[in-house]
Amino acid sequence: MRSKITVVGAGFVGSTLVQRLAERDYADVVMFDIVPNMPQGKALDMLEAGPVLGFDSQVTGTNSYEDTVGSDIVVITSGFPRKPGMSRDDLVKKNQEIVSQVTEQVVTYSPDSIIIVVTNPLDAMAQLAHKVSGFPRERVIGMAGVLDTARFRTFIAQEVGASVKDVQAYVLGGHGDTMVPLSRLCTVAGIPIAQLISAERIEQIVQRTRDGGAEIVKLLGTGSAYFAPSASVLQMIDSIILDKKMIMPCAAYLQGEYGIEGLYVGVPVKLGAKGIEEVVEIELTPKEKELLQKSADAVKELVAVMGI
Ligand SMILES: NC(=O)C1=CN([C@@H]2O[C@H](COP(=O)(O)OP(=O)(O)OC[C@H]3O[C@@H](n4cnc5c(N)ncnc54)[C@H](O)[C@@H]3O)[C@@H](O)[C@H]2O)C=CC1
Ligand SMILES: O=C([O-])CC(=O)C(=O)O
Repeated sequence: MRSKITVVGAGFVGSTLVQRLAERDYADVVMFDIVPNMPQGKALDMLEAGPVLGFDSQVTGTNSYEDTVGSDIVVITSGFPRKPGMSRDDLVKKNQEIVSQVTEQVVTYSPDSIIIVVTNPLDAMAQLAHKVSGFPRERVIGMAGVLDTARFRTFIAQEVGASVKDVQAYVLGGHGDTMVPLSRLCTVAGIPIAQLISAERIEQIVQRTRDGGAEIVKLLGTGSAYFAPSASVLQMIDSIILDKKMIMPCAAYLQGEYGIEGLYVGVPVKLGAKGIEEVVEIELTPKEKELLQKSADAVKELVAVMGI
């Protein structure tokens, strides 16, 4: 039987993700939104691309959770995006209510699913979905690190004129101003970037990466990024559905790893059919540890604001 994937929120991130998933042709996809008719319209439009692109995935749009029943994976993209001048953290109260309600429905209709949280502020919303669902940490994962790392890789590839495929990197920590791009471990075809780029330029690229979301928000004027975010969720789903066991940075509930306890923070994890199959611990320098701890402290403060 085909896998079933539900995407909650048929906005920019959600609908772009559903399109990418349909074209993968490995699962049937349900797109849920509270706006009447809109997910149905977008789903039908995507379905009608099937004969042209050659996919047989069923794409269903709905306003009823009953259609999501028995999903293997549920992606939560429902919630407000930020506007220019706002930080992701400013969304916490409004999106807490939405993510909380949605998670309750996911538990009712897809109790064995793996939840991937996308709504911002990401780490806090992942913490919330984990708490509300009561699912084990293996099955509640936040998407941020793949996106932040993709931005870092893009800028490094541009800088040295290399293929993005040759650039390896990790961005750890929370999905906010305190994120930790690990430039020490960034390589181009195995060559450390310190041998290719000046320290000053690396620092500028690190800062551009930290500001990567805001750069797009400023350019768009009305919402936030969705092409690279949806591609990033897709890579996580590929690894789960195809049991590829790829290692990538995701927000995961830490239980002592990296010296952090009881908190969602971006770290490298192995993703397979069971969800998070391993939290991978990279040996960090004292400075990197300090930055990761600072980032975790920022997430902790936001979790406290939610009162959970
Ligand atoms: N984790 C990450 O790296 C990223 C996170 N985001 C976040 O993803 C979220 C969605 O972004 P966009 O798709 O651009 O926003 P959008 O405004 O285009 O779409 C959000 C959708 O959620 C729906 N919605 C609202 N309440 C709902 C509910 N209770 N149940 C179901 N659907 C509901 C809205 O009707 C809307 O269609 C935002 O919070 C944004 O900040 C965006 C990009 C990257
Ligand atoms: O910047 C935003 O608000 C959306 C997001 O998380 C990103 O693009 O990294």
